[in-house]
Amino acid sequence: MYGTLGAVELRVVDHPLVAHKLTHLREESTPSPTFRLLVAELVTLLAYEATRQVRVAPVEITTPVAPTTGTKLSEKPLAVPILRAGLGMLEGFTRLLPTAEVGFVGMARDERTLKPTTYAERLPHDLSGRQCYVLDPMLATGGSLAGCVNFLAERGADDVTCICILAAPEGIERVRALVDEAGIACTLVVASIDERLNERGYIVPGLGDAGDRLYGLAE
Ligand SMILES: O=P(O)(O)OC[C@H]1O[C@H](OP(=O)(O)OP(=O)(O)O)[C@H](O)[C@@H]1O
Ligand SMILES: O=c1cc[nH]c(=O)[nH]1
Ligand SMILES: [Mg+2]
Repeated sequence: MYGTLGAVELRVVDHPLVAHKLTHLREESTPSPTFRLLVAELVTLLAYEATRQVRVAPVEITTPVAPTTGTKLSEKPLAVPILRAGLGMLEGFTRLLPTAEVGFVGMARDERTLKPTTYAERLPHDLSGRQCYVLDPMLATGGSLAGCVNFLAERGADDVTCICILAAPEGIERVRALVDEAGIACTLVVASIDERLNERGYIVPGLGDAGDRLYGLAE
């Protein structure tokens, strides 16, 4: 495990490709098929940063030329997309870590209270010792992400990395408070920290409702 228990290590990925793809993602004229492609590409770029500390171990192999010592992943990381919008990030993540296992949490926030309701959950019961990677494109009030991280901590996870495309300062603070309370190690990898939340809890300038832009307008 790495990182300090009870603290959030925040990494904002600063790369021209990330900036370019994020700009296209934000444009309201970008249609869902392109939006989906861009989310997958951005996640792969962010996951490269987010998996810097993924656990590996030495292994003896033989090349066509000679035996040598190599390095391989020493366990199966657990990806946890937060449905719906987090599902749009799964393919980009598993492309980089094809051996990752996947757990699911479905959360929808009430548009009036901004409180998240959990409507689906398929997670291993015991997460002790597992490296978990939570996927959600948006960190707004932090209610959804904090709720999900708490789910994982309750199952014994103590090494959680969250990959979000956009984060509001309010949401980062909410996650910091949860992580401090849960006493776990948490890394937060984002493409951008945006300005603020508006009165409806949307990130400004943001990109709109990620789930709607990925999958079409909500019912
Ligand atoms: O930080 P918060 O204030 O909790 O907001 C962030 C959440 O809001 C959106 O989900 P939404 O509830 O709209 O459901 P969806 O993913 O199905 O669109 C987004 O996908 C995040 O999960
Ligand atoms: O801007 C926002 C805030 C919450 N959820 C979204 O999908 N977008
Ligand atoms: Mg969501």
